[in-house]
Amino acid sequence: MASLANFSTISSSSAAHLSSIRNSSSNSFLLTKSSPNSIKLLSTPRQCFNHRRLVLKAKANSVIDAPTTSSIDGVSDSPKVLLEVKDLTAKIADSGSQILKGVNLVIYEGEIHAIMGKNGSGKSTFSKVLVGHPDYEVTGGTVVFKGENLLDMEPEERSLAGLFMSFQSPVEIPGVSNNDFLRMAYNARRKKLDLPELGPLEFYDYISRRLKIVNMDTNFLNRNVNEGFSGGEKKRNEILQLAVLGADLAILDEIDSGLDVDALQDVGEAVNELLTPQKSVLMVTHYQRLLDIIKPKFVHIMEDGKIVKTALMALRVNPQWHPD
Ligand SMILES: Nc1ncnc2c1ncn2[C@@H]1O[C@H](COP(=O)(O)OP(=O)(O)OP(=O)(O)O)[C@@H](O)[C@H]1O
Repeated sequence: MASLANFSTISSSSAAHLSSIRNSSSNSFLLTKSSPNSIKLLSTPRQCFNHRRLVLKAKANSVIDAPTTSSIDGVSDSPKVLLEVKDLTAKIADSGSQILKGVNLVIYEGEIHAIMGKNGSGKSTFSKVLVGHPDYEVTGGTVVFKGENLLDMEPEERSLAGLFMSFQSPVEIPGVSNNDFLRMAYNARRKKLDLPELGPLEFYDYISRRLKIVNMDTNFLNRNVNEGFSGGEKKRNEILQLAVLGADLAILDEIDSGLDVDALQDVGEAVNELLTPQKSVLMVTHYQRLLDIIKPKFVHIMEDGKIVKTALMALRVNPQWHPD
């Protein structure tokens, strides 16, 4: 795992951005503006109190004040909360073993967040609980996605609502071609949006553009989903699914694992290309190298089923362009 030292110097154009992070009494660390373009993460409260420059306190567990979504005339440019997780606890359905022990996280539209942490700290479990994986049972807390109670929704409903997850170990689906699988999934989404389904030719035109984004050969469309794919090809295929289906929140669980340098660059750039100012990403990773390509606004550290620290990273302006 990348240590917190990696985050000790983080850049920001203005300290004003930090003011959206509420003060806290526990599990906190301090951010201080040490030069016009850099912000330092100080290791101990004492260091921070001794520091004479501007000091802003950030709360671990990442509780951020909700912005006002409407102004007096009813029109507002304020970012909207996309996902709000409060005190989420969950156990493994079979064994009853408690894995998530009170996760708090708020993601606004257009934000990129990363979760890091030691093996077994609960990162993948958190991701899978968000998409409704049946291996886990939620035992407490709330999750609101786009203003709706996510925990009340079936996994398919979560997907149709705009949640996407790329799995650490993508599954193979023997006997189902990638093309058929993606067209079925894409048309299900169009149906939900009251849009006409795409026929095979129209879909081929649509997916061809997505293949280019991910830098994948058209041959992969005729192969069965992930069957015989190399580790890197499976990861690219996950991002192809994201490119085809679209998502308001893409949860990317270790998309960098098993990728060589070129594939990592392709996958990272593909994710960046798919971003719009409203779309958000929550990525789980162990490596700084992914964060150098997909630049998160916040990095959270998970320990024993909780987010225990949050660091504000360089602010990112999402690209305006989208292949649609
Ligand atoms: N379906 C399951 N059955 C049994 N144990 C599980 C299951 N899912 C998670 N666990 C256990 O829960 C703990 C957290 O696992 P999780 O995969 O969430 O960790 P992680 O932080 O993603 O780890 P890594 O960095 O190694 O991917 C681990 O001890 C793991 O063995």
